[in-house]
Amino acid sequence: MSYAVKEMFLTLQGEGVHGGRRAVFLRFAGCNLWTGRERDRADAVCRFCDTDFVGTDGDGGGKFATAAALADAAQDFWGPNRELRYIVLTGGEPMLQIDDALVDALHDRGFTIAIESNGTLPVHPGIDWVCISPKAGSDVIQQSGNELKLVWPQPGAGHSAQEVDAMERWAFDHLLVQPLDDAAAAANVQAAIAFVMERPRWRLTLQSHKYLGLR
Ligand SMILES: C[S@@+](CC[C@H](N)C(=O)[O-])C[C@H]1O[C@@H](n2cnc3c(N)ncnc32)[C@H](O)[C@@H]1O
Ligand SMILES: Nc1nc2[nH]cc(C(=O)O)c2c(=O)[nH]1
Ligand code: SF4
Ligand SMILES: [Mg+2]
Repeated sequence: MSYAVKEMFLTLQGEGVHGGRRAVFLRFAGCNLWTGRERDRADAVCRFCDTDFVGTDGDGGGKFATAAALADAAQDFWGPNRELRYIVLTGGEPMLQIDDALVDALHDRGFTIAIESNGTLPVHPGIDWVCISPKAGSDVIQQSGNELKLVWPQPGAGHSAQEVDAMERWAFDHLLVQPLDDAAAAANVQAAIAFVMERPRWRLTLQSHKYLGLR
């Protein structure tokens, strides 16, 4: 199968438990919860997305005919040192495109593979670090992994207290709250802090790349 990639770049993971870690980001084109077109945003399941994932025209993006070609391109972004190679597969929704061939090709090149997924599709079992970020109104079927990263608050009704209680019974090693980045970002940070104060199992995570001027 071929792969549609919006962009690829080397940066620091800005979010979550691996925040601050050197990482290649591979951003797939396309998502199942929003078309990516502004005119569809208000009617989408996920309405707060901060990312352009439409098309294959970004830096390092393109259509890759084989898993080997895509994994070679990722390796070029990392550089020749094999030590602690780390790649984050994101999007868009990466599970629309990840397959056995890509997981194997990245592992063959020494990468530890992380994913950022909305959890509406089963995550490939070969992935080494699973981060799921649930979206209110969607059906999260991937209820296990390494970190659950809840954007808070979400527009509209958001998640109910009962839904958050249910998330606490899912099988994740780490529970994280990430403030919604929109026009009310400062108030959202306060809401996320209040959330953690009410629910001590959760920790605050910030999108540090946005403060640091990184991609
Ligand atoms: C762009 S998404 C791509 C991966 C996948 N589709 C998902 O939603 O998890 C990457 C991460 O950014 C988060 N995110 C998207 N828009 C955001 C915003 N406006 N504020 C805070 N986090 C946001 C998502 O919840 C997710 O954790
Ligand atoms: N630096 C950096 N860290 C990130 N962590 C998750 C991101 C994403 O868009 O999936 C992201 C991103 O876009 N940039
Ligand atoms: S699910 Fe992820 S990529 Fe899709 S619209 Fe929402 S935040 Fe963006
Ligand atoms: Mg991002």
